Amino acid sequence: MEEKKLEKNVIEDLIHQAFEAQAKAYVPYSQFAVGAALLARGGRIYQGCNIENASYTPTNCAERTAFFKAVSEGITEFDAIAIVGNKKFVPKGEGDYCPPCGVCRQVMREFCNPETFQIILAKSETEYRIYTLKELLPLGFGPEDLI
Ligand SMILES: O=c1ccn([C@H]2C[C@H](O)[C@@H](CO)O2)c(=O)[nH]1
Ligand SMILES: [Zn+2]
Repeated sequence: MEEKKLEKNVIEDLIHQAFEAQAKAYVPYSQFAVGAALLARGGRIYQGCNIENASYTPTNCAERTAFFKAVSEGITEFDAIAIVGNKKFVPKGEGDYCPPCGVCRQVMREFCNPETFQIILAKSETEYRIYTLKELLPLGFGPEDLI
């Protein structure tokens, strides 16, 4: 299993692309706009935004949008994801960190190594925190447990 520390320019590119995706969030009900940028093994980046629905429950999170875009193109190995999120109209730089919901953590668990997958939560392109999937989903249930 490939394991290497993310370079600063890669982290900042992911955060930049997460903000770019956030601008496309479809959030007429919550006004809470989320953007994600998912780094696939080999370097390709998949962007995703949250997409809400008048019936509420069909809403898809930004993280899962990014994962499902990649997986639907046959890409199933990933190294990192950057996530940004805040209420619309909050002045830039004043948002808080946006941790992924439980459902998205479980989707990450399906495709990512909990020990090495890096989850970058960002407030701005220079203000961020990095966690492993294992830190955010300890004792998770994954594909290997289904025996
Ligand atoms: O990590 C998160 C948390 C929330 N949301 C979305 C779902 C919904 O559209 C809105 C409010 O929960 O934010 C995400 O996309 N990702
Ligand atoms: Zn989610």
